[in-house]
Amino acid sequence: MIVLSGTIGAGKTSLTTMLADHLGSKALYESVDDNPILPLFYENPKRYGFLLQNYFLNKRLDNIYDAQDSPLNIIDRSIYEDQLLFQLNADMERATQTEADIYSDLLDNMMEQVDHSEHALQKNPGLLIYISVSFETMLKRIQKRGRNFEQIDHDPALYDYYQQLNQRYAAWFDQYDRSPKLKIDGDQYDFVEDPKAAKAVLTMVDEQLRQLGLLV
Ligand SMILES: Nc1ncnc2c1ncn2[C@@H]1O[C@H](COP(=O)(O)OP(=O)(O)OP(=O)(O)O)[C@@H](O)[C@H]1O
Repeated sequence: MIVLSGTIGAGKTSLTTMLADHLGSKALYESVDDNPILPLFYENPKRYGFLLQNYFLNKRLDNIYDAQDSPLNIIDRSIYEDQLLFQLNADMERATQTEADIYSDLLDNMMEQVDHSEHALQKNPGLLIYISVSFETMLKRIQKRGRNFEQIDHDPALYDYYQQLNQRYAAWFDQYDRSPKLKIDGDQYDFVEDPKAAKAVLTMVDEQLRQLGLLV
């Protein structure tokens, strides 16, 4: 499987759709509109953060199971980023460190279960694609998409949260070593609006997949 990663509004969902169309594989999404906890979390992170992480953990494991039947299936967000998001919440006192530690232990345990389960499911992706965007681009995209609960106008404290999140992503990607990885500059390649940029990105991914022997 191929997994996408990147901050809020980076374009993971769009690139997942484009890649699945291009490769003729299955796209697995984490639907935001059907998530009953997300608006509650934005309203009251302290109360709902831990519940939200458990909800995501469950969904992301489902996606990993569903993606097993082809190495070219694509998941629109990696399971590993949740830890980064939750630790940020703990550091900003939007969750407790105990909650973040319990979550990390649970994640490790569950990933081990996946690894050692009867059919030895593949837990790590064949390729992780990271879309990097500047803080300015991130803010513009969040605004353009217009999900009410994500707007800074709705909650000014989100500015700081988003800024720290954007900074942490770069460091997270640098230390990520569970699979081969590819970084796409989402500021340079606006693959949603610009067909030439979209083509360039697909070519980059194809090349990487060929090098990895995932595409012939
Ligand atoms: N582990 C998490 N902890 C807290 N919030 C999360 C977590 N994972 C996702 N979210 C929230 O869920 C929403 C959707 O996030 P996600 O980045 O997966 O999709 P997206 O914003 O649509 O990204 P893209 O535009 O790249 O497709 C965002 O509001 C994000 O803050």
